[in-house]
Amino acid sequence: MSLKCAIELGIADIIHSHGRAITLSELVSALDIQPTKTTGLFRLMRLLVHSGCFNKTKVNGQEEAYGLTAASTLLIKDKPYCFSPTVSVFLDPCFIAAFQSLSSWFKGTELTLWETVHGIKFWEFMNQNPGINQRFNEAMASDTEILTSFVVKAECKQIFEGLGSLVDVGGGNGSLSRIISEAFPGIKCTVLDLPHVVANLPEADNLKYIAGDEDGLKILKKRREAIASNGKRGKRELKVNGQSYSPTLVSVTTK
Ligand SMILES: C[S@@+](CC[C@H](N)C(=O)[O-])C[C@H]1O[C@@H](n2cnc3c(N)ncnc32)[C@H](O)[C@@H]1O
Repeated sequence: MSLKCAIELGIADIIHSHGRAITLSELVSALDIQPTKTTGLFRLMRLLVHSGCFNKTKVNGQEEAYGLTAASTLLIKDKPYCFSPTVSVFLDPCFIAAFQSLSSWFKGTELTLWETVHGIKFWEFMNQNPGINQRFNEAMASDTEILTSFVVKAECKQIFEGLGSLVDVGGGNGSLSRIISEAFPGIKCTVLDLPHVVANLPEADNLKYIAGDEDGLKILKKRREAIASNGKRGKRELKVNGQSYSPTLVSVTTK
């Protein structure tokens, strides 16, 4: 909850814009909060320093000031790698509420804790709640972008060399495939996800989206068949919603 509070207040952004470690009084003023909350802010920062989110140094010889650590650098909003969407969505009340009902889940018959608490399956809940759905997809994307950029740009690059196409099953808003499609313009990338996830996403010449559900299972089955009968790079033509995907089919899942 302290981390959620720090993200909502934008403390990492404030320290980043400040350009150097910030004192408690400077932070109170930058946050534009009541001076009566200074002690509360001091306690919040003490906890976040203790957990490694910020560090504490001395400025002007004696005054204590808070600086960024490697962890809080990932909370800065205008940086390429920002983890804030992931942290804040998983600390949203609809996720946190689930943990109040663990005992009910054990005693009940529902398969998942989510169904015990919200009465419907997780993906159906996302379908019915566009706001949290968008935040969840952005959270998945922020997490994926951090990892994928390293995979695509660094030593793992050779994994993708020589591929003609790939299908990212359950690919969310396509952050993984977008990075791959930009790094390898010769690879035809297709993202398959639920209709409410892929609706209205911008496509590119080598990046397409398929709104699917049961089709996802068909893709996986056909991919297995293609790979089983043709080796690792299946040459069998694959049709989904009347569209052909060939010749190379590789399914990449990130989570
Ligand atoms: C954990 S998320 C992973 C997202 C994505 N791989 C990424 O890294 O950003 C799982 C994804 O599976 C999708 N999904 C769940 N059930 C599905 C189904 N039956 N058919 C297609 N996609 C599905 C969800 O909408 C969600 O985007």
